[in-house]
Amino acid sequence: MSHNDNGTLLVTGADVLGGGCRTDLLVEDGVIRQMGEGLSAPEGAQVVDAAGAVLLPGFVDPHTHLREPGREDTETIASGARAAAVGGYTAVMAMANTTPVTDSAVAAEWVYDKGQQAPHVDVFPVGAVTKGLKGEELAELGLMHRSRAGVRMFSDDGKCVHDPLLMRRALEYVTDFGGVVAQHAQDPRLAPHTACCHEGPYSGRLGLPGWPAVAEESIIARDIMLAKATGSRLHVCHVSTAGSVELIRWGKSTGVDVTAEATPHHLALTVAELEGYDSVYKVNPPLRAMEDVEALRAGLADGTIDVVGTDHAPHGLHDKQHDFEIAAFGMLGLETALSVVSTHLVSTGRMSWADVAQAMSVRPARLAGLEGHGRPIEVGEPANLTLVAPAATVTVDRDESESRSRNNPWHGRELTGRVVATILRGRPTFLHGAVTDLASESTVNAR
Ligand SMILES: NC(=O)N[C@@H](CC(=O)O)C(=O)O
Ligand SMILES: [Zn+2]
Ligand SMILES: [Zn+2]
Repeated sequence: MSHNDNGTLLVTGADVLGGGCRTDLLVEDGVIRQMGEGLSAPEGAQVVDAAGAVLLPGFVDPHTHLREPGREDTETIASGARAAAVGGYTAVMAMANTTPVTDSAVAAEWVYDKGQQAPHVDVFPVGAVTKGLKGEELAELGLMHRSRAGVRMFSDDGKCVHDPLLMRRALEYVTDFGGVVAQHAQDPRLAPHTACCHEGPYSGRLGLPGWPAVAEESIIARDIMLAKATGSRLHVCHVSTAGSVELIRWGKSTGVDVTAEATPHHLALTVAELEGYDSVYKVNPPLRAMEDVEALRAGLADGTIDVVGTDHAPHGLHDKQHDFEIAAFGMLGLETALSVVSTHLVSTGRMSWADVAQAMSVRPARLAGLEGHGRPIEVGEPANLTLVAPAATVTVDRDESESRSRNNPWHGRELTGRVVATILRGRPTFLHGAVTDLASESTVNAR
């Protein structure tokens, strides 16, 4: 590999979307300039050998928690950006449940500007739906949209927008500028904050407060009706039950503009993990039964579930190392998402790499209104790319992480398929097993 002095990159022998055809790509000024066999490297070009690797559009995470401002001890925008690069991401949507909450134009611009200084991934703020996530009055939705941050995705994630009138108003409001409301579907009466275990045989036997499926499903059903009544776009975060998948399938079949997301952990892990009371498995919504996991896999494979969102939720040891019932909700996800999807959906033949490109790049970019990401791999397109080694196995080690937190539920597990390189506008952000040293001033978030 030669040094990247002139911003020119040659990727050789890549299998685009796993279709089986090998091609070289020449990238200049962040844009794919040539594709074909046997391209030669111009003087001074950096060469990335992609033999054996599948080339995908750079991943877009519609659901990341970066904890800055407020909890920089657990993650910063910069550390989360590095973790994103390891995971093959070129853009992430930063959830609004920070301290202070991203509920104003000033706060959104602050996150956006900080994101610009993080060279490893493009960071875009999600705006809160309600002030302070309190669920009482709408946040500055229009001002956040018209700000430099150009917010188009709004969510009170961590909390459910429970008041149906507020939800209706939010849906109506964002429609004017093509925005979307992303709901954390949890009825706070049916599943209060103490609820922490999928309600069923396990919650009874383990003696943990139950979080019933209907607390999610009743909100999704209501929100689909509201989206229908308002003609607005609804996105459902971290869908976790078979019944929710059915509701979304029905909503789509009646023409409602609803999209849905599944997390890697809900696609792979079940409530049985709670047997040992290890708080690393405490997450909202909770890990469910195998039939729910199966329904999510089927839903993702048939497009009912549109996107994979990591819900990367870093927490410090002091927030996690408690009895299960009082530990914080959430688990890491950025660095391992592709490997989990590869192991449970690609290796098993349920999804192709082209399907993965849709679920992890194309559709999340469309959902978030990002035009420079999730693009086809073609001449003239921005070079936001991810290289995956489909057969490589990885044993996850929580201490080998760019995240500031260690709440990694995949620790010690062997997964098949891994990201080997991530390229953001022609510059490798992750290569040869390491995050690249990049000067911060040379990036500009490109929506
Ligand atoms: N998923 C979680 O369990 N926790 C998230 C909030 C959320 O996504 O609801 C967090 O911010 O920690
Ligand atoms: Zn949530
Ligand atoms: Zn979340």
